[in-house]
Amino acid sequence: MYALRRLVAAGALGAGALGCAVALLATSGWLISRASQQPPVLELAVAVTAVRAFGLGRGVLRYAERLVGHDATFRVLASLRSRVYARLERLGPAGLPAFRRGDLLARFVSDVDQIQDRYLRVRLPIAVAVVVGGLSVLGAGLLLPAAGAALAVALLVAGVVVPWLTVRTAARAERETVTDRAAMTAGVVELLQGAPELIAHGSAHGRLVALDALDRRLARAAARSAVAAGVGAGLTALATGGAVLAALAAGATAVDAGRLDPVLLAVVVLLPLAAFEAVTGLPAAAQSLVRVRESTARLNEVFAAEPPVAAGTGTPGSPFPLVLSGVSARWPGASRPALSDVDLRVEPGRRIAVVGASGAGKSTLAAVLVRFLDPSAGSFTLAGLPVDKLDPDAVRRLIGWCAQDAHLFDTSIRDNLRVARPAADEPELWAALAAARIDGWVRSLPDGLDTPVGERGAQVSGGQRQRLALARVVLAGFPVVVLDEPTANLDPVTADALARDLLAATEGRATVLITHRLAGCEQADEVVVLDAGRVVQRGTHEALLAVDGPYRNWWDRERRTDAWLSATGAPERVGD
Ligand SMILES: Nc1ncnc2c1ncn2[C@@H]1O[C@H](COP(=O)(O)OP(=O)(O)OP(=O)(O)O)[C@@H](O)[C@H]1O
Repeated sequence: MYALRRLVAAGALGAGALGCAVALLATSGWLISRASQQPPVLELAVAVTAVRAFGLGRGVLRYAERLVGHDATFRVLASLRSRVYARLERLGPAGLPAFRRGDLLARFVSDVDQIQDRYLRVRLPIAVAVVVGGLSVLGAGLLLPAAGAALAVALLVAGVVVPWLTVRTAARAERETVTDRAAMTAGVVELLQGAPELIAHGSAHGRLVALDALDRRLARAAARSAVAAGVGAGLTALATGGAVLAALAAGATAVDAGRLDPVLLAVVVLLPLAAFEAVTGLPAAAQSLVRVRESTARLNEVFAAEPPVAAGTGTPGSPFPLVLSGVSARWPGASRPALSDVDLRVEPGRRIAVVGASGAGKSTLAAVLVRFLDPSAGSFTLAGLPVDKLDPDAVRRLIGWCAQDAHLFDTSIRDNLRVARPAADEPELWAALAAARIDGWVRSLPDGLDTPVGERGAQVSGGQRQRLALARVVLAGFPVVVLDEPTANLDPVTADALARDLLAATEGRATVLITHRLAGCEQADEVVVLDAGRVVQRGTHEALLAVDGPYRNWWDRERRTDAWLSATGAPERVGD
């Protein structure tokens, strides 16, 4: 509402600025003509003052219009960007694969930016053109009806017919520009992210050639748009000339016939010149409108995408007991569920290990627990409340998640830890690092907590990255912690050391440790074995080892592999 009021004010200021320009030219015309008759100077004084006032008013009002119009537009953009971000947050991560990463970036940045044209280049110029054009026609018509009619026709041609023609010619090019630009961003982001693999496989050249072709198509579309804009500008200039000539002819005839004071002839002729300033921007406005529509449609696709989790408003005080009962879950677009009929009960301090081969559904279970994905069947309750009635963010404040490939931000260790708790003080940071058993390493660094970790943690090892992520989870103090394969991609020695420390660090909290390595499961209160999305075994480590089944077979195999690895002296080998 506030922004709307400001936009209306900007429109009024713009109309005032242009009105001053029209009045300036008309008054100057009258002044020059009248002065040539050498009347007493006093008779010209009012016109001289008016010329000064209109000259100053034009500049001041134009400045105010830009200020108010941009302020209102940027407020609209800021709120739109927040809404897009909030929507993306609700879609992520399960709903985001429907869009390419770079394409999302283009929607979030360029498409939102494009919307500013809707106000600054489309709505405001049209409103100003209607007001100032209308008043100019009225003024010219009052002086000489024929000149008013000629001006009206010429303004309609320049303000309606020419923009329509421009859009007809350039609409395809404008639409292509928006979609190709988004494709370009997506391609460049993908190229940069996958650069090491592409270069190693010698495939970078092909990608570059494809991007080059896209770039040339973009340049061709831009050229077609520019041609249409140029033709539009030319036609507008032609209409201006036509209006001036028509006003001159009608004015001269009227002066001859004694129907028009000769002094006013200059006003009648000069008025169209100034009035056309109101419509010169309209062909460009029409072109912008096509781009704005295309960007609006792309943003609407984001708003229309179905969020993968239901959002209620409830905020539970405690997650306990956390109960999954007969839960199945299916990823968007997948033909079959990744999780079927799973039961789980998490009580305070209870530690559960979920194990299974690759693709068994372990990460899907983690996604359900942290509400990235809703169950397609069964029930999931926290303290007896169904989660779909709860605010997903409130649930995530109770259930923490440490991902398989934890993300570290390109900043210092301190700032990475404070993502979990911005107000954490120094002793709390060190306590979290000590719990994750990485305090010694951080102390040994010359810059300690201020050491940068690099983009995506590129300047630290995989094990150090996982430990820093663990420290972050510890610092956040979640009552329930889901550790999703924190030892994946680590060699067995590092993985086992981390697995032991993980459960020690989260002592006292309810912990769900998802892992494909069984070392460390001895410390769990319950081990759940998943296979093809179903629970095939559950019990304590000792109870499961005591029976012939997948868990014992797996345990034996893992011990044999570890023995072979240490016998062959290959402790650095990446875990299975
Ligand atoms: N984001 C996703 N979108 C669509 N399908 C997915 C997604 N994540 C997992 N799946 C599918 O769900 C099934 C279970 O995968 P999940 O990642 O849960 O297994 P996992 O046991 O964690 O495997 P891994 O140990 O390899 O991580 C697989 O068939 C997989 O293709």
